Amino acid sequence: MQRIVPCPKASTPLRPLHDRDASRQLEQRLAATLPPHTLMRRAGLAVARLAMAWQPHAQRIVVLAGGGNNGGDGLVAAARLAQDWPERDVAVWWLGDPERLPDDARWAWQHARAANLTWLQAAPDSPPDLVIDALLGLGLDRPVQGTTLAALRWLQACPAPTLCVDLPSGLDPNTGHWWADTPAQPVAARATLSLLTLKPGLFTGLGRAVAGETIWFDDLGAQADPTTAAAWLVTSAGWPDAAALRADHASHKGSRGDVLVLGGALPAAHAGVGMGGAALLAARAALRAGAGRVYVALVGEANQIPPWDAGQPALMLRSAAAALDSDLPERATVVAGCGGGPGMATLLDTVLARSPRLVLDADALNALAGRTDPDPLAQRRARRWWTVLTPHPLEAARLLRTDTASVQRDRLAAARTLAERWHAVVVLKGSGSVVAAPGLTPRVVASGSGWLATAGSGDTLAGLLGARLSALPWPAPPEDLLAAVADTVALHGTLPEHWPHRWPPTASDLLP
Ligand SMILES: NC(=O)C1=CN([C@@H]2O[C@H](COP(=O)(O)OP(=O)(O)OC[C@H]3O[C@@H](n4cnc5c(N)ncnc54)[C@H](O)[C@@H]3O)[C@@H](O)[C@H]2O)[C@@H](O)CC1
Repeated sequence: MQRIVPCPKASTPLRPLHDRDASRQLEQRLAATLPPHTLMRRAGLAVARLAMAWQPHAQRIVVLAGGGNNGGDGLVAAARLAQDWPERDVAVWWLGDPERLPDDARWAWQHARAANLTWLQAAPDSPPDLVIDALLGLGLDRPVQGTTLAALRWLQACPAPTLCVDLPSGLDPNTGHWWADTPAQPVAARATLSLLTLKPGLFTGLGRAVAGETIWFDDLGAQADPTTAAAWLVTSAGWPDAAALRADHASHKGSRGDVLVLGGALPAAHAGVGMGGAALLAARAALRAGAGRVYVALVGEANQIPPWDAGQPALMLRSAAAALDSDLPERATVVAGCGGGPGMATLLDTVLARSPRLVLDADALNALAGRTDPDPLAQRRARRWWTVLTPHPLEAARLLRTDTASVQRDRLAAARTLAERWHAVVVLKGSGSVVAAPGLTPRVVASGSGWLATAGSGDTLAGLLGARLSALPWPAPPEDLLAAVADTVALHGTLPEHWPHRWPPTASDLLP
């Protein structure tokens, strides 16, 4: 059994994420090679052991079990707990119908009936010390209904720590969509033990919010085929390597890569609304991440441009017009959009046509979404130029001409579609950011927290991406570009880990 740590100290390899169909195929293949019920026996044992390791002092344990094989895992765990920890009071609230049980679940039910368990007909009168959630697992693909919904309502509101078997009940394994008409966020501490495979829905959409702080994984002895993975999970960021930068004695500022941040509409340029801070945040992040020279091109008249950034005087400020009148668009990695306002629409053509390394964020994405020509990025693809799009769900919805709910409903599919549609590497931001590139298996980033949901956080990410792209050897295979972008998103997700206070950080607090 392994613990999946979103931000480990040491570098960890990518992990494959398998969806419902791939997990079921693996289960069937493996079950055919083993004596009957072996997998369920292993699953129940793993659940019982983890329950006692996680909540060793729990005396009263309630196992909430559904009528499918997920419930079967719970029944085996209940019997095992009663057998191996006889001093505990183990009760089962089972919602199955003996007439309609799958084979494994029938065996588990008969096995559990022979054990020393209390059988509940309804929710317990008072909260136990521990709940084991085995109501719904891989089989859920439609809205939860009937008595199962009533039980799920109790589960979500129960103040007892809860160990979820395979998946939290109510969560879609493929997408992290929440299938129930009840709040997704549980009130109590949670852990989830994913069985056989790790599922994408645990790490994106509502997965992180519902599954709890700790996700455990037991492969039950299976070797999942990585070529059938729906996505790869990124749990560590190996960049930037400050020690390597320091040790490179022969380097100079020109060899570290240049970044041009284009955005930050000044109040006079944008009907009294100033967004200069967004560009400065992006630029400061790029500098801190190791870019040799960082230029900030603000959208406004030359005489309105502040002479310097007092917080980071190493930044070089100028007007957008002056920057575009130089060779910077060709020479530097361009990060366009951060606070650029509607003025980005007139600047977009220039960077699309001139900048081989380009990150489009915020208002640049809105400008792109507003284009009526069929394929504004076709030329870039033909030249194998790099384009990275960093939409949050609303910007993604504009680019896809749909609504935010549809994007969030299946974030992996939305990111994949965007990547194909725009011939770009796409970072669909949000809980469990998805990084997709045309023709490649997408990556889901495990790091991040609610502290990143603050103004300016996306600008910081855009700046980090600018620095990362400027440091990447050119040309690079598409796989390397995807990996570099995912690595940077993972790094951004780890920034809140270093914040020492109990009040939440601002985006500038989180600058690397
Ligand atoms: N068969 C085996 O040997 C193994 C099974 N495993 C477990 O089996 C699970 C999958 O089992 P199943 O395919 O039976 O699926 P589930 O047990 O997840 O769900 C099926 C049950 O839920 C009910 N249900 C489904 N959708 C519902 C809805 N919207 N509202 C109300 N009730 C609903 C169905 O009527 C059925 O009783 C995995 O998640 C895992 O926990 C794994 O442990 C691996 C081994």
